Amino acid sequence: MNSHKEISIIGVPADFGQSRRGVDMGPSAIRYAGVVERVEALGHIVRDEGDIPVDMDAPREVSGTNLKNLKAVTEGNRKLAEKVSETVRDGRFPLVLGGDHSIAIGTLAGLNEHYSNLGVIWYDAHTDLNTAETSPSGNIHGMPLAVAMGLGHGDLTSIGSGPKVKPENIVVIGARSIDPGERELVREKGIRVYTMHEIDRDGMTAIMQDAIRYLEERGVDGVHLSLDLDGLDPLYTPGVGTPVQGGLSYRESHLAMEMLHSTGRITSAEFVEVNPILDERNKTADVAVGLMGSLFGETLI
Ligand SMILES: NC(=[NH2+])NCCC[C@H](N)C(=O)O
Ligand SMILES: [Mn+2]
Ligand SMILES: [Mn+2]
Repeated sequence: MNSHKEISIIGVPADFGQSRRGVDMGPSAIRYAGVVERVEALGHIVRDEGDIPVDMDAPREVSGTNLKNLKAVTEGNRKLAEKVSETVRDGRFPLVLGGDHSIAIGTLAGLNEHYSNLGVIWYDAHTDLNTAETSPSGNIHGMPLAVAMGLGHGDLTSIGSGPKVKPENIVVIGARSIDPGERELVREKGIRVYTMHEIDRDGMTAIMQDAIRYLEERGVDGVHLSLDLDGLDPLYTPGVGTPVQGGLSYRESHLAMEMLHSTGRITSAEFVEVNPILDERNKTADVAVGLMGSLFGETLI
């Protein structure tokens, strides 16, 4: 077994970035599925830091805004950014457990304190590139990647300092539900998006090789993996709030994680959108933990 890491698990029990309750229980479900034991068994030193304090009683804005629960999302992300930054400063690998995908705003803000040319792999059915102007839902979990590029509401973009990720350092894998405004932004900014079309056509091996080579050519000083469990087909991960048919398979996803592991370049990760209320016997959390196993070096023999 190669290079052991000191890993900090950071739970973010937040569901304000979307409208279906239950995703705040994601961190519990993932812990219950055995994340600590699974990663420790690979020889890493794992510290469960517990959960970021999230005010679940904060009032919810049901309608009348295209940035639902902006205040609660902003507050939670400020705390998360601080925790992630501290973790990296201490030389530890942040493994963030969501929570809905809006928490990537805080994760990336925290990472930004330590990386000047961060690469991001966004494993997702969606591109999460909306702003209040383009969002069809007003759900902030559909916006974090735009926010990280410095686009969107000032309360969100001002968490941490400046833009967090350059558009040319982003790779999206598994996209199959893209809103018109997102498509425009992908084209305008030249964001590297591997949709299901390219993955079906070329196969996951070629796609991952290409994605990894692309980021290496950009000279990134770290690579963050942001994995939305809805990137996989709902057949494997039914416990998500915005499932989209025709997704990545269980095998393709393990292969992707194994290939990322073998690069030795992943410096942080987050697994988001696990909603135990929508799940079947904690299946989605189990898959998440299995993928973490592959990401951290599990092999069959
Ligand atoms: N992280 C996610 N699951 N995002 C889903 C976003 C869905 C849709 N594009 C929206 O903006 O509302
Ligand atoms: Mn998604
Ligand atoms: Mn997402």
